[in-house]
Amino acid sequence: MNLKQLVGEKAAEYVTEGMVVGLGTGSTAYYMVEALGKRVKEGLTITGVTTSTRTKEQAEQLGILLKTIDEVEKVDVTIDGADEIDAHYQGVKGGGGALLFEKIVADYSKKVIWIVDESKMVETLGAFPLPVEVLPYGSQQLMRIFDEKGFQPSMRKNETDENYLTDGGHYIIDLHIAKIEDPQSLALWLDGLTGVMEHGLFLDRVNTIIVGRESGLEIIEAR
Ligand SMILES: O=C[C@H](O)[C@H](O)[C@H](O)COP(=O)(O)O
Repeated sequence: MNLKQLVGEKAAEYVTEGMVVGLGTGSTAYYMVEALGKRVKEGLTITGVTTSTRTKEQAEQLGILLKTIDEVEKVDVTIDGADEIDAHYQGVKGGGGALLFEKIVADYSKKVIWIVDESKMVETLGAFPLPVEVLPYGSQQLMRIFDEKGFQPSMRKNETDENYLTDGGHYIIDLHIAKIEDPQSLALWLDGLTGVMEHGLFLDRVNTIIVGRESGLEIIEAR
């Protein structure tokens, strides 16, 4: 079995009857949504809150009852993938472009679970380009600011080489920083830039990490 499927199916076991479940985005979260869909067909009743159009379409096809984040009071548990997780369990997300909605849903969740294969576990963040979601208006000015900082920014493109558009109607600038020594300071700096809608640094946000290793599953209680 592939490791993404292994962790996706394991994470679905954390969901119990009646829960409101945040449904993440990406190739790992895909398997978790499939596993939940199977349990729903077998009689489990849950309410899903999706983090992207992609996941919404998948969940709808599986017959999972959905509500928006504004229609629920709280989310019991959110299960999502990650692009990198460091030794302090800080993460980078947004490789699939869903970071803004993912962070909003995570913020209103009682518990957050990340599901990853072992390749995502790193000592220091940065090898994976850091996604920054920006308003199109003024985005070239932000490109300049990032460039001056030495962050080697690249505007994310879609298959037809136009600027990639997020579900929120924004662009994504990927920063190539190589080693993010101080994620907290970087996050604060990005938070302070006008036109930055959100960034992919997810700090102090995960409770449980399920890592799929060739040697088996590792479950980390991060906080
Ligand atoms: O925007 C996408 C999300 O943050 C994903 O959770 C992240 O990119 C990991 O995706 P995958 O499981 O496909 O590696």
